[in-house]
Amino acid sequence: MASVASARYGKENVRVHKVERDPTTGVQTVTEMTVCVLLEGEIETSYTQGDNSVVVATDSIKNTIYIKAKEHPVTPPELFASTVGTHFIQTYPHITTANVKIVTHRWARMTIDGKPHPHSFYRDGNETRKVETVVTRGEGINIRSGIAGLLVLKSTGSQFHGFVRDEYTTLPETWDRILSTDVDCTWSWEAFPTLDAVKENAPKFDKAFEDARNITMKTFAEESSPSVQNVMFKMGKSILEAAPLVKVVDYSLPNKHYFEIDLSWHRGLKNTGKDAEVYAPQSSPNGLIQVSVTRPEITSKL
Ligand SMILES: O=c1[nH]c(=O)c2[nH]c(=O)[nH]c2[nH]1
Repeated sequence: MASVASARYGKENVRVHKVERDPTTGVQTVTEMTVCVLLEGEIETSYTQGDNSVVVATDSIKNTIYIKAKEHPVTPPELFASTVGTHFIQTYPHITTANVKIVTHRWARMTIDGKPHPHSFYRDGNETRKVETVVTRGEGINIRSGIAGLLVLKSTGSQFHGFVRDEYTTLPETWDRILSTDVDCTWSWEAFPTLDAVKENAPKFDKAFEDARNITMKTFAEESSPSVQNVMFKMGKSILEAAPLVKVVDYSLPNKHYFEIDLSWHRGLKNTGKDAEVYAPQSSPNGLIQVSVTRPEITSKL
């Protein structure tokens, strides 16, 4: 005997590009995203009995994403994901949860002769804005927003010393090193009861994204950090202070090592410690440091 423990299905890698045109100014704005929608509900019989009467075809799911992109704003992505997810639970009574993920790709407006160009853009990096929305009938809308692929490096202003030294340790302590990481930062919002509540709060999503991005870069640049652990905690704390509706901030930061190269074997060339100039970037292995930063429990005064 076997039974379905859990199941979800849908369409992923749905690529959507929307052009919005302002007829008065002639300025056009583009949004490009990759969408994934996975549905859950009373769909077990499609797996166990071959009963397709409970299946909304993944092709129809893809069509729905295009139609919703035509009919509704696609920004902020938190709102578009909530719009799409709410559609599925409202339209199909046997669908109880819609999981909607959106990755928004960068198209930065070109500056030509010092002026923003009305309809030309360029890809200014691999960084993406990501949103994961879970819309569940009777439970509201849970949203996680984030930044991925923001590659940063500082050539000084990072230290790592005082760590455990024992018979497994070879790493020297350092008071000055290169620090580089590929930022993956996610912030989770308090649950929204309805799509209208998401709409009312829509401006907060773009603000939180800009704040999180600026805080991440400013803290990285300005903190003379004793470790990745300490700098990422400071980033998370500042994001919680900037976004009152955010309840948890998660960071996952690879420590992309740059090794000094000892060149003293060549005519006594000095290239270590304070003389280090030429480094060997390491592709693997890398450190991986993660944290979830939350607000302290509010203790009851009763
Ligand atoms: O910031 C760091 N944290 C660590 O935990 C660690 N471990 C290590 O080898 N280098 C570093 N750097």
